[in-house]
Amino acid sequence: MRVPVLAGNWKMYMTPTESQSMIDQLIPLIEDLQNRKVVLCPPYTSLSVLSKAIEGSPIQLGAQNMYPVDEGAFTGEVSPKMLQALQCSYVIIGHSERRQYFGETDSSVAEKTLKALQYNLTPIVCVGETLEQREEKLTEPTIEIQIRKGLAPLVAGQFEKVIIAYEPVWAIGTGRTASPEDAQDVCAFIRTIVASIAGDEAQKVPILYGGSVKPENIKELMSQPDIDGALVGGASLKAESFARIVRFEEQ
Ligand SMILES: O=C(CO)COP(=O)(O)O
Repeated sequence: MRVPVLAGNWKMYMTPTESQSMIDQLIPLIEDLQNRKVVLCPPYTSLSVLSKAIEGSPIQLGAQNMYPVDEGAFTGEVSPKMLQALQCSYVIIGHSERRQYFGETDSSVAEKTLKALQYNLTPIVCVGETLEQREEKLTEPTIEIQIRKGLAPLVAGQFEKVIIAYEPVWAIGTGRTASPEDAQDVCAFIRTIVASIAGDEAQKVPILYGGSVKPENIKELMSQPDIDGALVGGASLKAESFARIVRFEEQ
């Protein structure tokens, strides 16, 4: 009932020319696939190139961040209206790198999530614990606070339009993946929290796992009942490895 979502977060990689070349290689490798949502989130500077390149393909476009105001004197920022005009249908909100390096908080996540929905952008709301929090057995309370505060302004009917990505900070870019069982446990916990806020809508919310996802581990992750997809960093930069992830192909 929940269609698998495979989203690539390109972070601060790929020039427009490199983006064009990657997408030209990727489309033929995945265009026959049914029953998948495939999303690419390039840097802002590649959105224009990709918005043309994905036309007629099954790939959808997302941004990595946005500023929650329609327009205005906010030097260096990009608004949801601008993303919408570039065919974006998704936007990553509150990635741990945004929280760590750019001061994003649960309240900025809440504001951005609400604004994204007003522009028909599907927010991919990121949550996850640090290594210290995990070692102190604070994974669940940390994530519960991130979700309750991040989704605080939403009302009935809006929750099912949100995607949540569980990205343990210690697993990002480190080659250390949470075991499928650990990832499942946290994703099931996330669904319980969402259900306590949003009732039955929680069953419709895709919950993705992110953190060192690669072709070698995607199949086992996807076999877990509460993992509905993946948010992929490094392995989404190469057409071949991302195509294998999208296809759940280990080899
Ligand atoms: O942060 C991530 C995706 O948003 C995960 O990055 P890696 O897949 O490179 O670990």
